[in-house]
Amino acid sequence: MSTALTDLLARIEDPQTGTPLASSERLMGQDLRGGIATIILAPGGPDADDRALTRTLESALTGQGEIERVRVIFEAPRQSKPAAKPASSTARKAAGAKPPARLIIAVGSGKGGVGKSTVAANLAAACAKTGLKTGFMDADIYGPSGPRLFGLTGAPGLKKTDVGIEPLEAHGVKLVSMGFLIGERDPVVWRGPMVTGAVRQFMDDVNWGDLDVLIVDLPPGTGDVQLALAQGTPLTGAVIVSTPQDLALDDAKKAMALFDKTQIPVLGMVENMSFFICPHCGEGSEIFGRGGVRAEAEHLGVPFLGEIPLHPALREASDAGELTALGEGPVAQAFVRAAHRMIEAAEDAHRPAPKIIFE
Ligand SMILES: Nc1ncnc2c1ncn2[C@@H]1O[C@H](COP(=O)(O)OP(=O)(O)OP(=O)(O)O)[C@@H](O)[C@H]1O
Repeated sequence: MSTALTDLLARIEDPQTGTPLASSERLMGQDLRGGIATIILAPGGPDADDRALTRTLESALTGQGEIERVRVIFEAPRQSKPAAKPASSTARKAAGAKPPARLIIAVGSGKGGVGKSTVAANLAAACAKTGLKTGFMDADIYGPSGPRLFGLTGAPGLKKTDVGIEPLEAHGVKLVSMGFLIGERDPVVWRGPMVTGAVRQFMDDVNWGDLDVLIVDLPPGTGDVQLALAQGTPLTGAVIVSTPQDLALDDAKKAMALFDKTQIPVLGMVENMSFFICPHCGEGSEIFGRGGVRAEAEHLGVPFLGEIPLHPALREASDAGELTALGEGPVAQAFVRAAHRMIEAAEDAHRPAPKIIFE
């Protein structure tokens, strides 16, 4: 979560309650990256002028610090009768719907900018490298980076055929992305149900073929959007990406609590930007305090999947649409090892618990 954005939202009043928006219950999510501030709000009720609030936010935030554009998303109004429960994996199976992959793994993070999408895409590439039929679903509405990471920026949008929406394919991975629908820097305002609807369509209507594993890149954070996505998807489990600093870890713990609440097994934690590898001498230095995520995973009793070093070549490759995991070297090996442990944990979670028979 961006502290700068939080500070700005603390200065804007929620017109309905008079409380600062930063601490208002209506604030469901916020994010600031690439000059775009995204604010997700619960709707203000029948008398609320949500358009006026959008305008207030746009004029108060645009031009502040690094903010170039403001996207305000209003969640769907709460329904008075209980909403139909999203289909769980079991319910879908009972209804005859085939999940798109044997293992469906969400990659989440407590806060943005920790390298979640980079890690998710490279875990997918590492799975493909080991021969698994792999898909990647970019469900990050705040900043869909799938097209860039897979070198598909500017690729034509998704096409629908008789057998469903056709995913694009790059580096041996089948891919769909919110970016193909909303564009990487597009300030389109999406309402909650449209977002969850698009994700369900990605799950149900894409001609994925027979995948072994589908990696789902979730939006960062722990708002209602994440909850809806997590609940509406037949997930095998979730992987949490964090950097080692305490602040990032605190948010990672919130993400874990969210998955716990929705009974989605946490398959493990990945420490990204664990230590710096000097591109000149190859020497490592532990600038962020390496090991924080490993210690936290041990403390919480979840598998530690591995540490990914901070390496300028990884950022350059990601910007150029190349996936480091497919190459050689220590960073590629770190991704392959983490993917291997992730798949092991997912297979364990997927296996039905043994029945205890009393004679
Ligand atoms: N281990 C790493 N070494 C060097 N650069 C990295 C590393 N991990 C991520 N980055 C860079 O950090 C930036 C943020 O990464 P990324 O977009 O994956 O973060 P994120 O948490 O997924 O944010 P978003 O939710 O916007 O996708 C990118 O420029 C990426 O190339």
